[in-house]
Amino acid sequence: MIEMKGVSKRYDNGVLGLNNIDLRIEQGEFVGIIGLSGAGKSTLIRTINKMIDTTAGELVVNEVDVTQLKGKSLRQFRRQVGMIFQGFNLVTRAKVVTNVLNGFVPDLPFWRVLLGYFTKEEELKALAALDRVGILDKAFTRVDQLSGGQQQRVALARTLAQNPGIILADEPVASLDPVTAAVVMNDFKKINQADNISILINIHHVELALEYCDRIVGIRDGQIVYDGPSDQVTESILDQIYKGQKPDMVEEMVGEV
Ligand SMILES: Nc1ncnc2c1ncn2[C@@H]1O[C@H](COP(=O)(O)OP(=O)(O)OP(=O)(O)O)[C@@H](O)[C@H]1O
Repeated sequence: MIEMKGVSKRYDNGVLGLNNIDLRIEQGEFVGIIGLSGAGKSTLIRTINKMIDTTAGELVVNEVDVTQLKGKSLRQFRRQVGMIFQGFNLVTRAKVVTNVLNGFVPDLPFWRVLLGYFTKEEELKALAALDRVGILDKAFTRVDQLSGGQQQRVALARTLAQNPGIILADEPVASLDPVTAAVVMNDFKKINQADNISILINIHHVELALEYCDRIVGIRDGQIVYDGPSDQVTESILDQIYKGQKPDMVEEMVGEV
């Protein structure tokens, strides 16, 4: 469970990225975080694994007080929380399976990193994760020979191989075409349902969020202005979240492709 009580983040330049957030997410929820650019979506997601420090409030994840974590305990905590970024963060000149195996590196002794030595068990875990996301046949292909959607699946496989309880995804489909974006969202959905992994996704494209996520958290100026089921999000709620500006819709993207 993720629980925030009165969480705020004030950046060093004085900007209030998060303003008194109360949020509780149970294990296995699939949550889409939406809002205008600069609303605080990335800040929210990045406080959960302490990539960004909060400046006020309580943040407890699986009974761990995240605000107090540092050093070894922070590294241990982060193993339970997978993070996926828009740019995939892959070594594009390396093979797919090597990228998935790289996910194990933070836990390995230095000599194994140096030799690139992985156990049979780790290799099997990596291959099983690639199988889960449907790209086992690409295991020995170089990442730079894959499409954007396939690369995002490699990133997902790398995270899955770590057996996380939570996946935080920061704009994972922003650089993908609409069809591929839907496929990747569907991957997240399947994994959420099959493994009961909590998934929090920052997403610009409202239609995708409404279609695939079960719960929507709408952020405006660092505050939550909607928190509820995706099928109860109305036009007027969207107006409130987006200050009456039109959010990114998939049709617009289709028009651009
Ligand atoms: N490192 C930083 N230093 C100072 N201000 C920051 C920093 N990072 C973000 N901010 C500010 O905090 C606010 C929230 O930013 P955040 O990146 O969380 O928004 P976002 O909703 O994720 O936006 P986008 O959709 O454009 O990624 C913005 O006003 C932003 O300018």
